[in-house]
Amino acid sequence: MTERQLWERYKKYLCEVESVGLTLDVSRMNFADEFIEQMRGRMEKAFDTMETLEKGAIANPDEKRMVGHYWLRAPERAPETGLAKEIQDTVAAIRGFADDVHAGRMKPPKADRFTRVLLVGIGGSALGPQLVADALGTAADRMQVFFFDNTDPDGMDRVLAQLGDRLSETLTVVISKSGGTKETRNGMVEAERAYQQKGLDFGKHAVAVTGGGSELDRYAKKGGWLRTFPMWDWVGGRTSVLSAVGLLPARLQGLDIDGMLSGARDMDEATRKRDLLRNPAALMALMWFHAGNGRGQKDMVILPYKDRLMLMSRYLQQLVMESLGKEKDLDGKVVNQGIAVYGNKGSTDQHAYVQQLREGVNNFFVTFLEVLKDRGGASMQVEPDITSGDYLLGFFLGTRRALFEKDRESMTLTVPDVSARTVGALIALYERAVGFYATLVNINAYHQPGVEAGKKAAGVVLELQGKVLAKLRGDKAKAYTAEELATAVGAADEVETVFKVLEHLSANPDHGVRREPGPTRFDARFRAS
Ligand SMILES: O=P(O)(O)OC[C@H]1O[C@](O)(CO)[C@@H](O)[C@@H]1O
Repeated sequence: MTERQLWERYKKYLCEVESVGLTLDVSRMNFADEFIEQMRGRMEKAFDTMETLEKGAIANPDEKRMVGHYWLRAPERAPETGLAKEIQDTVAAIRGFADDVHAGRMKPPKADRFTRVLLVGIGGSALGPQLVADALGTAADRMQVFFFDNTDPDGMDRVLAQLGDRLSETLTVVISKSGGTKETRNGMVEAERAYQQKGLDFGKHAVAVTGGGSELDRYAKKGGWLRTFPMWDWVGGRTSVLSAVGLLPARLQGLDIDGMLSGARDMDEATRKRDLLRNPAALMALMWFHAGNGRGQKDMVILPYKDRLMLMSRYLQQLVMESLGKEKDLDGKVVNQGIAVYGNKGSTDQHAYVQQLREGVNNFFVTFLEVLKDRGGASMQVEPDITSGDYLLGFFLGTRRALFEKDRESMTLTVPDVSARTVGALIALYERAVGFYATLVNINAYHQPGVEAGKKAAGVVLELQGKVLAKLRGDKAKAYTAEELATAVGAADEVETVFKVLEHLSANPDHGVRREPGPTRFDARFRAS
């Protein structure tokens, strides 16, 4: 295709959402003109499914739950007036709470104000807040936000070191929908101890966002925490950023949560339209289908040409892969669906993996995210009449062309700026595209049965560790090899796990396990001291 023909195709397929100033350009995806028409029937079904979902159907059949993230930004659409009121009351409570914190009416016992937020959460209870904080944060924010998003001890130490003596001014927000996620529980317990070590009362610094009656909810009540905000079972973790999960930290940071909600709301309105060429969520879902033959055969590379959107790929990794990566379809047939998502940011990636994109295995399609506004205010000239932002555009267009020349497909989302409204709109756009695509390939986008297996297996490892420690401590005179110990605890077949547990135990001072080297790594002996 010549550049001139591409220009015509660009004009023909450019999809615009005027209310948020967003465009989606799919002209560099190699679909045939008939493709859209051929998919119309399937898309009609996707619209119907979405419509019943928005009306409150049990859209997550095996968990028997409604799926209501769209009501968060349009409470009047909730199927029950009680729900609409809960949504509105929660947003009002978030505003009121944040105002009290900012004004010092809600203050820590040993400092004048809360100036920092420590958010403890994982998966959907951290990725959305991280995206928003990074995309919209400035040096003038009311509060600075830090994260514990793992059970990595060193990771937590690094964050605590950054907080230092400011822990006395830190409000900890523990977020868990289920209220029982171990990584988050561990983060909370470690945070609590850090406060105690500084002579601070954790409960007077702590807020929870969780489901009513959850383990976390009960813990917060028992500890006399400042406040608990609700997390409803009809909001999935990966679509929770516009519930208290994302709105509370954003508002504490001083961000424009109304803008985020209104951007999402406007995008929802635009993506309810059944005109396939005017609906960016429908068009995007169709492009995903086209690129990977409805089988996820091509990976989704997310390339934002804006540092502030760098976390989009991590956020979308959960949204897309946890939603679409499914073994079985809705009829119980094994389909092993999914689309792999990765990315970082342009132009930086030009100097990393773009080499493979252009010349290596052609198993991907790129989504470029373009932001028209370079920065707040004017830019200096790095060369005569050329700014750094001009270069950024040049690199984006250059990479796009270089990929196209080599038959690598791409689409481009363009937004005027990175603002609360555009971030809200992008979130809503991808949420709906994922929902549409799920219907196109006949899967349940709203459950995650696969993650349970890993959680259960982790529990088994810790149980085995308990047995290993009991055995070692019961016979301190004896040093065991991993093989001997596995047999002694009645888990001969689990010898590799026992070996890994022993290597970890002996590498750390916590459990008093010592390692005595042997002729090979596998002959090493372990004893309790
Ligand atoms: O908010 P929770 O219940 O702690 O869950 C955190 C994350 O864990 C998952 O359930 C997966 O393990 C995600 O779906 C979720 O976002």
